Amino acid sequence: MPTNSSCLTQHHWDIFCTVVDNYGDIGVTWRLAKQLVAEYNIPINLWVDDLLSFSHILPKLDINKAQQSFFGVNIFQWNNPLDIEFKSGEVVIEAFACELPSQVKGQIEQLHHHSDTHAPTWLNLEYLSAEDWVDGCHGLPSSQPNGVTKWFYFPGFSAKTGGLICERDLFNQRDEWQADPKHKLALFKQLGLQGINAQDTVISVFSYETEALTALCHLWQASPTPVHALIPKGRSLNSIQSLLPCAIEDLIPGQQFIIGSLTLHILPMTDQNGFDRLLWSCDFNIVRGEDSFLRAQWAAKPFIWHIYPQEDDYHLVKLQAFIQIYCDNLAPEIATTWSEVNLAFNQGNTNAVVMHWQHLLSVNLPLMQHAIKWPINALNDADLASRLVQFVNNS
Ligand SMILES: Cc1cn([C@H]2C[C@H](O)[C@@H](COP(=O)(O)OP(=O)(O)O[C@H]3O[C@@H](C)[C@H](O)[C@@H](O)[C@H]3O)O2)c(=O)[nH]c1=O
Repeated sequence: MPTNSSCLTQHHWDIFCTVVDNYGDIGVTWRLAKQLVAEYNIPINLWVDDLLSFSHILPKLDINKAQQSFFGVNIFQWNNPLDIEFKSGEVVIEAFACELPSQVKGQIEQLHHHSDTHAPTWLNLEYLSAEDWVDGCHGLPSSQPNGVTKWFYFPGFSAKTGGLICERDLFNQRDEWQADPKHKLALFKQLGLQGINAQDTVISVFSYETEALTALCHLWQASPTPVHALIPKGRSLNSIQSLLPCAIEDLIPGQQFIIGSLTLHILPMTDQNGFDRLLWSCDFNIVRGEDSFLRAQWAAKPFIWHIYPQEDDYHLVKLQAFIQIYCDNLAPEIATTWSEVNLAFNQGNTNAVVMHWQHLLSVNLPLMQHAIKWPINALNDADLASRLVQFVNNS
């Protein structure tokens, strides 16, 4: 059995991630792992069950390697049962209620019963939600059948929650980038995108399937000024197949299709830093899930959030909760327009999305100003990693 080289440290943290679907589970855990290493100097072992999905957002990852390291994070292929020796450190995080391997649970139990001082803190990192109940559930202990306490760590927007993932220097880097339009034009060139002028409207699209996107593309086709939609290979393309001259599988990043005023650009997927730069460079971002949703907020640009669909339309409750806090101090006309666009997009309501998008254009300036102010309000003084480190120190 290969050994986990970082097992020699006692203060490392282990993060376990099961990729359910898409890139959100690995996107969040990978981002947190990088930040804990870079800003807190904590040795991190990230255990991931699906390296192929991971490689889409970390193209340098070797999917055949059992162990490798990037940005100082030790990445392990998580097979069940574990085929790499596990030695716990200071913290074990199970992301999004994934089931820890029995060896790991066994070791946590043994350490708790035999040497309380060296027993790791066991946390479940939950999904992000702006709903009120999160305040009351964040940080609750839960006694497990093995007698060990597991803590529930809820990210969130209020001071009572676990906070939002945001790197310490991110806003400075963003501001430097956005201060000079040469940066965005250089990025577009580097991505192989052609024909984008500095004053054209550029929209990034990273959504799930929805007829609302098809309707918006038809609207952009007839725009009086050029519109560029930048779409990575993935699920959004299923909604615009009718606009493409070939099958989605045959599309190649860098290809572009001109349809009236609209140019559709097919993008490669990049690493997370590249994705941030893309969001910083566009006039408007359509994002989804959990992590790109936050990154669009940190980009300080207007956005539509295509929320991950849940049973019984529960995602619409979560969407409303976010709309309420995002629009809290927006003028009513702007708040209504922005929320209606988001609702229509999520409900696949083609007429409504087109109508409200047109209103959105008329409130673009105040919406832009709000997007610039919002990140500081949303962070509520402390980001997730700093609250998490504090939480562990206090637990
Ligand atoms: C397009 C693109 C994305 N990314 C990253 C950004 C994010 O970290 C990640 C995308 O994650 P999300 O935005 O959260 O969307 P997602 O739809 O991929 O993930 C979803 O997965 C489900 C299982 C969860 O239940 C959802 O809540 C959600 O997290 O991909 C890149 O790094 N490069 C790229 O080029």
